[in-house]
Amino acid sequence: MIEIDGATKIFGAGADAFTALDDVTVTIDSNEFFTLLGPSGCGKTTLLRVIAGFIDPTRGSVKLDGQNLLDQPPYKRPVNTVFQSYALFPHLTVAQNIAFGLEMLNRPKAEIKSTVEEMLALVKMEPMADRKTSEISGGQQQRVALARALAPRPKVLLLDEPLSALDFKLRKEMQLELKRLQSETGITFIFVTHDQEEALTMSDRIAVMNAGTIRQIGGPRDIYDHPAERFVADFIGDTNFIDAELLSAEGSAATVRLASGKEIMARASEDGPPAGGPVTLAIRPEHAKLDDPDTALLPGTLREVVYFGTDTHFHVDLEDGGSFVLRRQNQPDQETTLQNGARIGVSFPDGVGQVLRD
Ligand SMILES: Nc1ncnc2c1ncn2[C@@H]1O[C@H](COP(=O)(O)OP(=O)(O)OP(=O)(O)O)[C@@H](O)[C@H]1O
Repeated sequence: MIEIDGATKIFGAGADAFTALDDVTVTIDSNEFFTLLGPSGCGKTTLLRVIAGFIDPTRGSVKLDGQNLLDQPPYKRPVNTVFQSYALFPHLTVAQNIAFGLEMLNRPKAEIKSTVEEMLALVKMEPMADRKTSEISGGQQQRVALARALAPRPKVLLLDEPLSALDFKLRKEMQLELKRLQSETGITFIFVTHDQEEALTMSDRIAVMNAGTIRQIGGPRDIYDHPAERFVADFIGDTNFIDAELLSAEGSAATVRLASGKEIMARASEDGPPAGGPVTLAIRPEHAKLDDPDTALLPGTLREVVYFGTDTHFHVDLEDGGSFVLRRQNQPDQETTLQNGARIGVSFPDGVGQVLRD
């Protein structure tokens, strides 16, 4: 278990001081696939480098299984890193690359041999053991980099955008592969990405970061269905933002009144806004449906219908002045006969709207 408490990193000093990490507190469980997700420059790599020991935090503590990590040099920490660039030795073979870290640790020869064989099997690279890493593909290099980092059996593996150099198809394959490696080895993975889909498909939990801070931590469904604030809702997937009035909020159960005057149940976070004022409600496009404008929660006019193959997007201008994009999965026997300009309504069930913190 990794406990990071109040981690802060300020680069430079005086007028040039820049806060790359701002009071980050998070606990990552052992055997967890944990992802740091956020836009470029939000501090993801800085947090990884603090855990690895490549940089010292300005303030804060990092513990692994209760032991202070910060007083140990990087090579003594039971933590390994897979870099975006792989950083393999091109003149060494696949097997020699995997053995390298173990040799540095002075492990016995027989142990190195058996571990290398085990790692080659784990990443399915046995047939290429004797090839130089300059003579294998990018996807294969990625596997070798993983095998090399896993070989000393670290407690924690840090992965800094390891899939970004791969093409789309290979990236999809490696996403599944990484997930398999994590569950087969039982090692805690801390994975950095700015790709929301990658984060949603692979992670047990995700920390969404912005400007050096963690904005929300939760499982993929939690983060996607119940974003706590506008930044998270906007960064992950597509969202409709609807003005509403918060009538009541108790725990996570809220009641809101929409511009149409209709009332509906919604979700709110514990630290959400107080009842009685205006709030923003976030609703995912696929959580709403087209409805009779006379009874719908949000009546409006159909502006545009866009066909996407797997689904169709309906752009609706709402009567209260806002707009809404609704997404419906296509069926073979269902074609849209609605004309642009038609009067139409948008409705969504109780509980799918999320009252945002800001
Ligand atoms: N050594 C340094 N000196 C000064 N500023 C730095 C240093 N290292 C990082 N920064 C700044 O800290 C901020 C966070 O950087 P970091 O590399 O952690 O971002 P990131 O979220 O990993 O971004 P990316 O996805 O682009 O890799 C950036 O604005 C960066 O310019």
